[in-house]
Amino acid sequence: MNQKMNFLDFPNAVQKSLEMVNPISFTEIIPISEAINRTIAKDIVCVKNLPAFNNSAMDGFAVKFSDAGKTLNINKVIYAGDKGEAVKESLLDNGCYKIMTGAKVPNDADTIIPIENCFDVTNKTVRIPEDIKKGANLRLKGEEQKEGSVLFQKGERITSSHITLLASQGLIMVEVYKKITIAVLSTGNEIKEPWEEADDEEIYNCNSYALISQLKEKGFDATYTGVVPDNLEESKQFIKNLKTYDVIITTGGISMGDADFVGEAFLQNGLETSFHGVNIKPGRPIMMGTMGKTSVICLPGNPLTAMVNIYLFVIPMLRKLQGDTSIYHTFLKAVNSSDFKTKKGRVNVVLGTILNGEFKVTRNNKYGSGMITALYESNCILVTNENTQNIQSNQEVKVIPFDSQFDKNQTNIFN
Ligand SMILES: Nc1nc2c(c(=O)[nH]1)N[C@H]1C(S)=C(S)[C@@H](COP(=O)(O)OP(=O)(O)OC[C@H]3O[C@@H](n4cnc5c(N)ncnc54)[C@H](O)[C@@H]3O)O[C@H]1N2
Ligand code: MOO
Repeated sequence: MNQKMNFLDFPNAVQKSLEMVNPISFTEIIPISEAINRTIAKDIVCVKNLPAFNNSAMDGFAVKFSDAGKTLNINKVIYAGDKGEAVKESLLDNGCYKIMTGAKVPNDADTIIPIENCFDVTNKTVRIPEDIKKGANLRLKGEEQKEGSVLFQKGERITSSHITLLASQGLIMVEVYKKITIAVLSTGNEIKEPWEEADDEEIYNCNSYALISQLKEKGFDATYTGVVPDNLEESKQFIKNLKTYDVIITTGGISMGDADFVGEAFLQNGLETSFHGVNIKPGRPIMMGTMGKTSVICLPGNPLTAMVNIYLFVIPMLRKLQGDTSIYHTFLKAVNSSDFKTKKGRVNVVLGTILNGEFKVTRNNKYGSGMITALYESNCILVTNENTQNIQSNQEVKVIPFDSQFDKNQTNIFN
């Protein structure tokens, strides 16, 4: 596109990018065994108290607290799963139950003493220690969750903890939002697929594989649709066929070069541009907009640029679209280990590693956005504000790990 770009400042671009997308409303009901990383579409209400009955947390003896220090007759042995008559109250004076972990505790016992804390244990009698605590080791019905309470809310991403809770409720199916559909494509005459022959002047398409695998890491499925040559007509036709997708993500062909046709091809397909150009390093030529119901995200061709920006910029948008309520990046605090410079006047995305509270910048922050290994050497980003020109050693910094949490509230991530 041969026109002058107006660079939007990064916070504004983030706001616009999030305003561009609306949460999906279609849902489906799937087995909990397949629900990991999906977004829940309905609040889940507790239907079975946790625990469902008073039960013992230890193998030992269920006693009345008032019998501390006494030798008691063992009335019966109660096992986990016993019910009815087997767990009915039946204590006489100086009586107790022998009980196993997880077994129902009859209502006439109020305290459990682990077997190893008791004395003179025989098949018939046991001596209870004097110093016991009322209610010890007794798990009370509903103490963790009561029927009717909300266990978790719509818009949460399902983790193994959610699945544990669902199964504990006897729920084997769960309603989730349908997965949004994402098309990924690359552009450029110089691009060859990794399985093709490439001359010295040609390069292998790593962007599409990079983006699709990062999307997968973040719980999204994307379809690879191919490489579009640097040709307006062919780009237009290619894009026309992608209008059924919720999102199209492209890399390359978005800057100011004579062969940068991507923006024009989308415009000629009815794109309404939200912005083109962001005051961020790297990622200045980023373009976003909507084409009918499809959100269009055009990232620059440099692999490092595409990868950091899909994480910083695009994943929050996709989470919003997917119905997630936690969409904003969160940071960890760390101590910076050595001085480095950043470019004043732009928001800088700096690669580094965070380990045990220490941040180490990658390659002294001297790497190009066409580099690939700098990304591999890093496990996090640090984002500066436009006024920052250096980050000092021992300075406390905010760092966003590549696998960081997302939150409902927007927080200030800038350094
Ligand atoms: N006059 C200006 N020139 C450039 C500007 C500018 O503002 N004014 N911006 C520069 C910046 S910043 C970036 S970033 C790049 C982005 O340009 P494009 O989005 O048009 O990307 P391309 O030129 O197509 O490619 C850039 C680079 O990346 C390689 N590439 C592209 N696709 C892939 C792929 N699928 N896998 C691996 N590598 C890929 C491509 O070969 C180029 O080396 O523009 C600057 N120029
Ligand atoms: O903004 Mo471009 O991504 O650096 O090189």
